[in-house]
Amino acid sequence: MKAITCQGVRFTYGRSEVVCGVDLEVGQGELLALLGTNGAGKTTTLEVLLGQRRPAGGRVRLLGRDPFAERRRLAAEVGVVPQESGLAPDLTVAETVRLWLRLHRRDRVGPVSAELLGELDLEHRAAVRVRQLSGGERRRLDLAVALCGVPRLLVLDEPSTGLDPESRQRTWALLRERRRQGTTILLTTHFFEEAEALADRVVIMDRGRVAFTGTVADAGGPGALAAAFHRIAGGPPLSPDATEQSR
Ligand SMILES: Nc1ncnc2c1ncn2[C@@H]1O[C@H](COP(=O)(O)OP(=O)(O)OP(=O)(O)O)[C@@H](O)[C@H]1O
Repeated sequence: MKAITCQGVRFTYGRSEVVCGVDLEVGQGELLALLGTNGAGKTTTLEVLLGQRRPAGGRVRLLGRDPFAERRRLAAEVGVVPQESGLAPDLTVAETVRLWLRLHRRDRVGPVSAELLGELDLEHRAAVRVRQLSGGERRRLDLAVALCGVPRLLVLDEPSTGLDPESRQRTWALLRERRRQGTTILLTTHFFEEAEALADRVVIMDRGRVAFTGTVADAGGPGALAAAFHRIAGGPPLSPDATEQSR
């Protein structure tokens, strides 16, 4: 069973179709990076596959389940970093993590909270309120919250946006470690080097469609992803044959 399957998924805001027949598969334990220009449909695709939006067409399976019908059941197994952080501004960092651990019915809340804050380099900010955090610190707290439920699958919408280079490296190390332990990860990013550093496979979306699926090597190797992206997202979509061959 694949961790994620999307077949012919479509989504429409009003009359405008922004996800136009997307096919996407993420294998168990795989890390897939989803790239695309602003407005390509990445966030909407993630929202559909998380069951937050009902698709206008197509089929979605998350860990073998229909995410729209079984969203609550999947919540414990899927850790999510949304594009916009929605954490309570008046809770402290430590209170936020402990609250989410309790919501997931975790035991050893104190020690696990300390571990997570350590992993995300937030222990020195434990007593600070969310609204007083910097953008990068808030992003790291979003990731800590996504990890509160022992997820089999992580769905991360631009998880490293706002992080300084050192925090980005630490976050990459954390994601690599989680992947090594068997967690499946789907993330969106605008950073080519992030996709090159982390991803088993890359999907490039262009105007609501999948324009490329393949490994970094298929896209020309490390350092060549940016050029491939601009060729694909800047010009006409690749032919279906080219996409198929790169799978
Ligand atoms: N709530 C909404 N109502 C109407 N249109 C929307 C809404 N949310 C997104 N859109 C439109 O849907 C299209 C796809 O947006 P989406 O946020 O999925 O793209 P994206 O690839 O994630 O972009 P970005 O890289 O900027 O985050 C865009 O044209 C956007 O303007």
